[in-house]
Amino acid sequence: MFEAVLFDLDGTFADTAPDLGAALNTLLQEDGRTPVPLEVLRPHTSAGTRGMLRVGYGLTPDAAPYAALAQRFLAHYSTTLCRQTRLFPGIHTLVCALEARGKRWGIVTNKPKRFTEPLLNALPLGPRAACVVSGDSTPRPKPAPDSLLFACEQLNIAPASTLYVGDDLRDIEAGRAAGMPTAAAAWGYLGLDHPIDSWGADWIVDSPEALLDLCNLESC
Ligand SMILES: O=C(O)COP(=O)(O)O
Ligand SMILES: [Mg+2]
Repeated sequence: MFEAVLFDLDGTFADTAPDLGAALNTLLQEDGRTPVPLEVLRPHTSAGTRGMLRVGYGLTPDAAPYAALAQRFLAHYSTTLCRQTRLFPGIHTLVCALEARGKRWGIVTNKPKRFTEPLLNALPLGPRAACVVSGDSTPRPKPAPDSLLFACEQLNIAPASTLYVGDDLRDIEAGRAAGMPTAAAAWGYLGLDHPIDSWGADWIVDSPEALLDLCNLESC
């Protein structure tokens, strides 16, 4: 059994795609462009702003208009942050079961702190996280191991005893680089570039309930 569990945020702990998508569609409408349906946006959500601007405008961060668009996108997102965002089904049960066993849990995300903190404060359970590490809390975000190692330091638990759960290749790469056991969250956004069974995760789990079994926990 692990001593602690760390969760990625977007696409693993919470379904943030509707609010990210709404921010992108507001931007597209401002620019006289056609909105993109949520089902099309969803797999791109894993890459945050980069993913949204790639699908909405076909732009990569090296393109000249990217920086200004990213700033406008994030200004919209800051107003829609937690309108439709919800915990994924089963997360509540899983977290309660961890807490009932005295296990600590936390969040390690690439989302910038200025979005992570208000979002977690607005979501059920968010304020109970034992640690929260954002994309700008350490010099290098995931797939570097820094943010995960920083979380383990804060919890004072060895990486080898801490499970990291994430819905993107970079989460599993970061976990492996940190020396942590990893679980790939098949309920998340997953990205479009690499199939989940090629990520090298120790486990692929279909639902948070499946993690209950992996952690040998009873649901509560
Ligand atoms: O906002 C992002 O870039 C992705 O966030 P995540 O690491 O919680 O999936
Ligand atoms: Mg994610």
